[in-house]
Amino acid sequence: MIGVGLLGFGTVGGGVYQILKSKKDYIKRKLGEDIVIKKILVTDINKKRKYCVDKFLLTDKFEDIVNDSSIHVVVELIGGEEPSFSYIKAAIKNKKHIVTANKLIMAKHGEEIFRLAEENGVKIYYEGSVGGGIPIIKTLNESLVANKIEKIYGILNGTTNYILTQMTEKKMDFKEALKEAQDLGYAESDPYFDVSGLDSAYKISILSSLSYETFIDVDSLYVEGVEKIELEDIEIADELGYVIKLLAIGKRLEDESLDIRVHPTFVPKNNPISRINGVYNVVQIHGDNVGEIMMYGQGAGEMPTASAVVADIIEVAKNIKYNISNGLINNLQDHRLISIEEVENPFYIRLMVNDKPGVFAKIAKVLGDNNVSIASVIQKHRLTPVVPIFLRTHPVKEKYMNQAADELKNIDDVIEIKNIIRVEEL
Ligand SMILES: NC(=O)C1=CN([C@@H]2O[C@H](COP(=O)(O)OP(=O)(O)OC[C@H]3O[C@@H](n4cnc5c(N)ncnc54)[C@H](OP(=O)(O)O)[C@@H]3O)[C@@H](O)[C@H]2O)C=CC1
Ligand SMILES: N[C@@H](CC=O)C(=O)O
Ligand code: NA
Repeated sequence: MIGVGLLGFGTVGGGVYQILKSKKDYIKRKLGEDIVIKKILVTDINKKRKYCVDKFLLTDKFEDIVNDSSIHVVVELIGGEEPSFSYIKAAIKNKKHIVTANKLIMAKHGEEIFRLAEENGVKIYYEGSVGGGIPIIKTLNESLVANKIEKIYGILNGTTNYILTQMTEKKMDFKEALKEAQDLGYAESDPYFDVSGLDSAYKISILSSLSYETFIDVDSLYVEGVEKIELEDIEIADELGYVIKLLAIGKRLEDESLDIRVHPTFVPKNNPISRINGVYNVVQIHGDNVGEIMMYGQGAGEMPTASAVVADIIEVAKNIKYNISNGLINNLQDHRLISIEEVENPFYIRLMVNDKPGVFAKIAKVLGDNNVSIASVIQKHRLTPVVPIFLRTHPVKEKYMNQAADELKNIDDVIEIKNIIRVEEL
């Protein structure tokens, strides 16, 4: 019998409980062993819950789990940094294997957790932390292990993809779409992590660590969220043949430095990523042997995420007798992380300007003086003194675009730079 202690009984914890209960016999047949939830940690034992659970299983004391010798696996599904990080460390020190869906902890503290786990002879599984039900961690660790990964990128946050899809397809307001994503259980308990791009940054940091055999300092990544995206950006993107997606990108450059970033991006409509909608996530990987691989599935939500967590619990159960290393920390590689200033992309710029003769010439001069070459311009005819101008540039280094943006702000007739969005030539 494999004893499980569940930390958290919310969206994902509830799904894990339900799968382990409803598939009990099936799992026993496949594994030859029972998996039994011994205790569930919550904040409020008396709270009304989606799944009916025996009261004796619930506790609000972590000690009831960490000190229970019949618990072999601690499954952390609380989220956030603390107390989850302390609980994971304490559980490892008490020789418990860990399954978690906590990307913040794996991205920020993965190195410490892996070392501690190695010292204590336990294993760490975290498939639910990236791409929800998409088996991406296992794919990188096992199926693609003979490949040199050159690029890994995609849509890694279900909440923001849901919001952008609702804004694109239903012209829904940002706040309304976010509320729906929260009601569906996709968002983090503090949705700031989703909309700010941080959740995607944690995830691309985890995937890049695995792909490039290093630990990434997530705080040094360039991260931009979707807060500034307005319906007008989405509409003009559509007109120009693009869809706006929040992309997380991890590239290995020729000199072995890494280009890792998260930001909203114009994706051409003929790229399959542009058609990944709603809560769906996608990960595209380029490996030297395998070529291109694309994995697609629900990146958030109760059952897809619980599917990954339960698979990890079964994996721990299967491996409990064997001494399998956690892999990553054995062969760390040195990589330089390039700054966003060095990245080259075409840009889309939306400006509000006074509709007067000579304004466009001033804008073109500023851009030209800063090495930014214009690829196309749209100005919509409006019977107002202030009108929007939409520009698309040729590829240019971010530092030149930033210099140009600073100077554009100083032109009297430029009222506001509404948005600057990178166009990714994937
Ligand atoms: N929701 C999703 O779609 C996905 C979530 N994840 C990750 O899974 C994890 C869990 O997310 P989710 O299920 O959505 O979160 P929820 O907010 O739905 O659930 C959190 C659970 O943790 C319990 N909890 C919160 N704080 C404490 C504490 N201090 N001590 C003890 N228990 C506590 C809560 O107790 P109580 O019930 O009493 O309030 C609740 O049961 C997070 O790391 C998240 O990033 C990963 C992929 C997808
Ligand atoms: N809040 C996250 C949940 C899964 O990681 C998301 O929306 O993708
Ligand atoms: Na996954």
